[in-house]
Amino acid sequence: MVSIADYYAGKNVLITGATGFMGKVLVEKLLRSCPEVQTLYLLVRAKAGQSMQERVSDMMKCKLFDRVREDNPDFHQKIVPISSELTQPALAISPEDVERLTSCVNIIFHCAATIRFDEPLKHALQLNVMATQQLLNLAQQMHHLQAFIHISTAYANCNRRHIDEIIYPPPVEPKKLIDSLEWMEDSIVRDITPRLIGDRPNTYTYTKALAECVVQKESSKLSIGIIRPSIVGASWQEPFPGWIDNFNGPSGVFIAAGKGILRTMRANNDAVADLIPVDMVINLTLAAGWYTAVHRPKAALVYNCTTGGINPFHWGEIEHHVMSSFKRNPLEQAFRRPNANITSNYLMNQYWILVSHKFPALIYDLYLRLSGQKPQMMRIFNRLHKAIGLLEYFSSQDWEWNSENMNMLMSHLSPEDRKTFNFDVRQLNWPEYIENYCIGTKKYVLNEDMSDIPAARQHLRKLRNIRYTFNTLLLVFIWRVFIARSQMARNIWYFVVSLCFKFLSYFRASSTLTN
Ligand SMILES: CCCCCCCC/C=C\CCCCCCCC(=O)SCCNC(=O)CCNC(=O)[C@H](O)C(C)(C)COP(=O)(O)OP(=O)(O)OC[C@H]1O[C@@H](n2cnc3c(N)ncnc32)[C@H](O)[C@@H]1OP(=O)(O)O
Ligand SMILES: NC(=O)C1=CN([C@@H]2O[C@H](COP(=O)(O)OP(=O)(O)OC[C@H]3O[C@@H](n4cnc5c(N)ncnc54)[C@H](OP(=O)(O)O)[C@@H]3O)[C@@H](O)[C@H]2O)C=CC1
Repeated sequence: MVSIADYYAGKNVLITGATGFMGKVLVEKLLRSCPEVQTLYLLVRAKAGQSMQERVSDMMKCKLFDRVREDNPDFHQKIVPISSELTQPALAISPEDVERLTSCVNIIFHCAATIRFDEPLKHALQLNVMATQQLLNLAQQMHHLQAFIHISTAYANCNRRHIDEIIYPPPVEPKKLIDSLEWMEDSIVRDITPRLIGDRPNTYTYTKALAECVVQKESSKLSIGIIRPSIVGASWQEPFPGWIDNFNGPSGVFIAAGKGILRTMRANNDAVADLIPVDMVINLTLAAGWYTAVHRPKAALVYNCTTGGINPFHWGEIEHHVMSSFKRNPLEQAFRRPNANITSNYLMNQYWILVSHKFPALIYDLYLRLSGQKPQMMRIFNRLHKAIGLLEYFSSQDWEWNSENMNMLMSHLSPEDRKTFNFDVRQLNWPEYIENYCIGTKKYVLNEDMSDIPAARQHLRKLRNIRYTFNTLLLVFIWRVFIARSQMARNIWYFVVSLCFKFLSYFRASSTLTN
């Protein structure tokens, strides 16, 4: 049977969300491991004052593409950006571009989405559901399309404990919801959102579930694969270990803990932390594209792309390894020494928020005010609390995913493809992965230099000394106040001092005798 790289040779591939975290890794891997691929058409929008061409050429300059650049300095010739705003009618693709795409595209990878948990429902619906429908409409006009691969999330059905590789009935008929929200004012939609999303935690998981149904509806007309990754983390091996470029999901939490800002978070020590490296997700995605096109399964195949059932690792273990990794490789200019603890106890967490977040923030802001600077720590903590408040739902419980299709797919790969497009999560060594992940956040998210580690360690020692001095002064102060006010405290103090004195005299006397 044709190998994965041979299948992609000469193919025209359409990718949405190519400027995002996963999209970039997909583009890189396709160019590197399938060098004979014909053209990658990327649907991109202009953003933040940059044209889509500028954005794509900036993306190609990124370190992620170093290995591709080495192999083929002209790789950019294979990339064709197509201007598209997915929330606009017909995806705002020009008629000429539609013509071009419909005549040549062989496979589509739909990665674009809003992954914000607090996205207003209307916007999440527009991008995650309506844009998906429009892309499916475009796909049906394509004359040579062989596969449509939709990236969903393992949490689309997080209102269930056990999740099979099937598409569950939608909470509401997507078309009906779209029609009824169309005429409503934003404020009304905001008010009814909690009722609509029901037992799902946010608009993201809700709209991703609806998107799956929209995709499934077209499965009689198109060959479809749906990938459901769990929490996508830094790369495991490719193109190099630890690559990550954003604060989403656990990355922001790791960084906040490494900077010594985050000291407490609600999470269940014993719950499975279903992280999966981005390179494994992309390898599976490309393999699923190949399988869908070559085997043309009758129904849409869903791939739960998770680690928990096969190679489980828990939040308690993550905490331990993240903390020890940041102690070995500290981040620059930490606010305090890294020491974050997770707890599932609400009251305990609130207590530590008060003592370890709000109190130090207050003192630091006071110091900033007194030295004529703008206070900022409380603001940072408020934002952090908002972010982790949205993540706690996922770190406080665990789910069981069936991953038969992932195993089936692996069994269809040749030994060579199994190496090149490796998604065998049994091979993950978690402590090593977490170490590289933390180093990755330092190098690629914060752009810190590894040569600064000795200075960062020195800074942590300074923070430790400040803490010791502060604690000692605090203790002495409290004690002084106590002694001044209470006769009992004075009596205890004199008793302890005289006891120490007696012990000292005894040891001195006994040491003179032995000499
Ligand atoms: C010691 C370790 C202990 C272990 C415990 C680990 C716990 C980890 C727990 C559980 C992870 C589970 C996750 C489940 C995943 C499901 C899977 C998926 O399918 S999709 C992917 C998930 N999607 C998201 O992660 C979007 C989350 N982000 C948002 O919804 C928004 O960004 C939000 C509400 C957090 C903030 O929104 P705004 O409008 O206030 O601000 P804005 O512009 O987005 O960001 C403001 C600043 O905060 C940083 N930031 C963003 N997210 C952060 C975060 N999670 N932590 C820290 N900083 C973050 C940003 O980079 C930005 O920084 P600047 O101002 O540019 O310097
Ligand atoms: N990250 C994770 O942990 C997980 C992600 N997923 C899924 O994987 C997919 C990719 O996620 P990830 O790469 O992390 O997300 P990112 O937020 O990094 O990327 C989102 C992409 O979608 C594009 N996009 C957003 N809005 C529009 C728009 N209106 N028009 C055109 N393009 C748009 C963005 O383009 P622009 O640069 O212009 O904003 C960007 O390229 C998503 O479908 C997500 O649901 C699933 C499980 C976990």
